[in-house]
Amino acid sequence: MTPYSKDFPVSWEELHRNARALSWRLLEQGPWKGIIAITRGGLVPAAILCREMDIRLIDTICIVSYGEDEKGNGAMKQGELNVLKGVEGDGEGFILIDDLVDTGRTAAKVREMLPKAHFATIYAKPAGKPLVDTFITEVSQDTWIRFPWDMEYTFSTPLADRQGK
Ligand SMILES: O=P(O)(O)OC[C@H]1O[C@H](OP(=O)(O)OP(=O)(O)O)[C@H](O)[C@@H]1O
Ligand SMILES: Nc1nc2[nH]cnc2c(=O)[nH]1
Ligand SMILES: [Mg+2]
Repeated sequence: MTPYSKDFPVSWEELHRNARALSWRLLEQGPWKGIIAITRGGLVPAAILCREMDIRLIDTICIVSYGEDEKGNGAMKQGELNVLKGVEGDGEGFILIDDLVDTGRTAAKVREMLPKAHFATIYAKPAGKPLVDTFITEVSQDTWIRFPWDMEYTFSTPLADRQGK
């Protein structure tokens, strides 16, 4: 059974605004040597941060954890963490960026790999929040965040029709 009962769709505009807010917060805490994006979710936030903060050194940690749940409705279920690519060093002076922290399992893994990096996310849920150094928006643990790259414009059924009126 999925632990997610709420849906939180995020538009490109909202994502961009939040990523810029995160850039402001991180700029105050610099200087930074570079940025490490946790793929794939960290890639778009990383692109926005790099542009705003004038960072040119960009690397990736490639890690896979969630797969489609059995209902096939776009909500996901976490499996084994699989690190496809790491980075050298302990992360000192680098920002580690991901789109969100949920259970904190991905965060715990990357923190173990790069203990001195500054871990930043746009969104944080309560279980993962203690593992993040800087984040912008908190959402409840039972919320599934839908990023703009996972959505498309489609017809929306009027609320009255949804209630069967
Ligand atoms: O805190 P956790 O419970 O570990 O979940 C957070 C991770 O889950 C998502 O990535 P996912 O593994 O789905 O892959 P993706 O970034 O390639 O979409 C998200 O981008 C985070 O990296
Ligand atoms: N898109 C998305 N991926 C996740 N991975 C873990 N939690 C979430 C979430 O709420 N939304
Ligand atoms: Mg991810």
